[in-house]
Amino acid sequence: MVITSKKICFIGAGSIAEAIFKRLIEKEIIPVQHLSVTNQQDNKRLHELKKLYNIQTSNDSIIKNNLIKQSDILVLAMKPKNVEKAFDELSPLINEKQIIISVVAGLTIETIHDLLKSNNPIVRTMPNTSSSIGLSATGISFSCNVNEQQKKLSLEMLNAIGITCVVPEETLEIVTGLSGSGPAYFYYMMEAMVQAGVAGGLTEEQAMELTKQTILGAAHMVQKTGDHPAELRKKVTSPGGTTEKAIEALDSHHIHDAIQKAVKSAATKCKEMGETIKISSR
Ligand SMILES: NC(=O)C1=CN([C@@H]2O[C@H](COP(=O)(O)OP(=O)(O)OC[C@H]3O[C@@H](n4cnc5c(N)ncnc54)[C@H](O)[C@@H]3O)[C@@H](O)[C@H]2O)C=CC1
Ligand SMILES: O=C(O)[C@@H]1CCC=N1
Repeated sequence: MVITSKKICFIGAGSIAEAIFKRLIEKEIIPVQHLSVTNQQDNKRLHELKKLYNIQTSNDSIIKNNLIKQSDILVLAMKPKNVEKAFDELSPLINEKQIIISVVAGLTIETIHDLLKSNNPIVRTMPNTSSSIGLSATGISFSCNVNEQQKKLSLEMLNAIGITCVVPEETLEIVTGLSGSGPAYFYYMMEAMVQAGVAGGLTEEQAMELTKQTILGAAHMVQKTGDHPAELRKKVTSPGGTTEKAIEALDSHHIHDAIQKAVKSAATKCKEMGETIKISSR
């Protein structure tokens, strides 16, 4: 059994759903005729996606229900606040053979089973938007009833969007803070670096090119040398030189702590979002 023979339906048609299926289509992991996407009611968005990717989409309830029923894998990709309504609609349509892959931040395997009133195999994941170019860092936990074949299938799909890391479910919140939200921290830093470059007299384009290559080079250095970032940082930091001054400025603003706080705050928020779904479903 291979992933190419399976039908996949994305429930939710936002940024992360598109990032994932874009890659699956481009890499021909899933034939487009096996891919469908639904959302709550935004037909304009579905038309846009159909035009771009030629996938099956519909908000007509009969067609939508059939797409869901006929799929082997359902990818849950709605916001946490929309989970309960979505699951009310989904619950009567699913059968226990379908693999449910959730990307919803904070939504636990237990809550999925409770809300769907089913014992489907669940793959709880936390990808990031770099999925669209095959560079996601995806955390994964399996419910205990996911069998080896189902694990293989879901990993085949998720390995196509980047690297995967199977982790205990209770660590998926910190994964969310680290690598789920993580791309935004680097974009944030890039925005600040570009602004500093422009303030110093570079054109926006020059500042952007230099910033982009710097971050790309740094990531590749960590990957290719295998050296710890602290070691690589030391090599940039000539004693009494410019980098030392820069790091002093970062330290004086407690940026190291701030980054740790950012990751932890995201993880805490993730947990809270999950708890909210759990509480209101009682
Ligand atoms: N954006 C990101 O970088 C990442 C997001 N996630 C998770 O993915 C989920 C979606 O996030 P985004 O794509 O950013 O949100 P988004 O707001 O771009 O998309 C959400 C989609 O869900 C649909 N939706 C809402 N109610 C629905 C319902 N009742 N039934 C079916 N579809 C419904 C909306 O129409 C929309 O297409 C969230 O739970 C988030 O935690 C996970 C990893 C990364
Ligand atoms: O901001 C969010 O809630 C989602 C989850 C991880 C990345 N984006």
